[in-house]
Amino acid sequence: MTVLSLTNVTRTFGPVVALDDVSLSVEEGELVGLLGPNGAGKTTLLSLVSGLRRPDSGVVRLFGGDPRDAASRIGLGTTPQDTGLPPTLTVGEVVDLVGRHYPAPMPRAEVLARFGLEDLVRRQTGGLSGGQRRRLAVALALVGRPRLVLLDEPTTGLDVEARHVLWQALREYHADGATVVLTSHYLEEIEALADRVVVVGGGRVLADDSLAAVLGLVGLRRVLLTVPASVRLDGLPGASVVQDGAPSGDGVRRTVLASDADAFVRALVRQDVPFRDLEMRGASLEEAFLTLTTRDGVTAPDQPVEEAAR
Ligand SMILES: Nc1ncnc2c1ncn2[C@@H]1O[C@H](COP(=O)(O)OP(=O)(O)OP(=O)(O)O)[C@@H](O)[C@H]1O
Repeated sequence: MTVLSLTNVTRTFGPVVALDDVSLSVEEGELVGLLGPNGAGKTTLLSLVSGLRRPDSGVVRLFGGDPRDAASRIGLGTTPQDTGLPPTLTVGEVVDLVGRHYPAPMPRAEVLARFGLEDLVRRQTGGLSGGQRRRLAVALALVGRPRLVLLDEPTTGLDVEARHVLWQALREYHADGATVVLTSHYLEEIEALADRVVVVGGGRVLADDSLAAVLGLVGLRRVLLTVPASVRLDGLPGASVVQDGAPSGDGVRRTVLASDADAFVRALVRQDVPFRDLEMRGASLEEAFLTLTTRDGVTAPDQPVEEAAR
């Protein structure tokens, strides 16, 4: 059964095209990661699916209906990026309060245990740390046992341990049969959770495939080398993107993003390219996005992702 779908959806904010002719569907039981840099359109996509916004054109469906109808949203649990919690209520009280809106909520003890929140049950939410607040917000998205959970950057600001608690809770909830869609900047998070990965950039779907296939796409190496300014590297096997750096002595320092670094280096040697000072590193996620966006003829996002891929 198709849980959510977008068909040729475009959404703009003034001159900004946040989503550009996006088509995507998610089937029951999938765990899908939406991966993309800042401003890619991930939050906009989730806001359309959860009925908070309307598309300019195209069709959005949630459980077969219009997400702007309350009836379609029964069965949906969401956590926005920013969560407002009543500051004077305790963690336990908020869990109970939210649970009362649902016919068969998770018992308070189960919610607290799944998310490692037992010790905080009597703490007022106003006194929680940013990370604890985040964990509670995700827990609240699951209180009503939704069939579909949409999570916008669920672990931003969490330390490693809290992040792992949350991942485990989401995995278990998915294993119980739920469909989960989450956005993230972190390749590591998507790797830990998702079976299917949708890479979004510049408002477009750049890749939609199994985790293994997308990891292959972003499994780039960054090769740095100095060559005479007259030597071109872009046609060589394995080289995806070539960036020119500063002049260095009698040559120029170039960075090559290589999908197959071994093939690239073999070609350098075979073709007698007079290179020196060769260095090789893992490429960052930002660089991986750059190759995807360049290849598809889309302008790369202007706000880069800062974190290294792995
Ligand atoms: N309410 C709004 N008004 C104006 N522009 C907006 C609005 N919401 C989003 N945008 C713009 O639309 C584009 C997509 O934004 P969106 O928040 O969907 O990206 P994102 O992938 O979720 O980014 P992030 O990872 O930073 O949350 C951005 O250029 C953003 O500035």
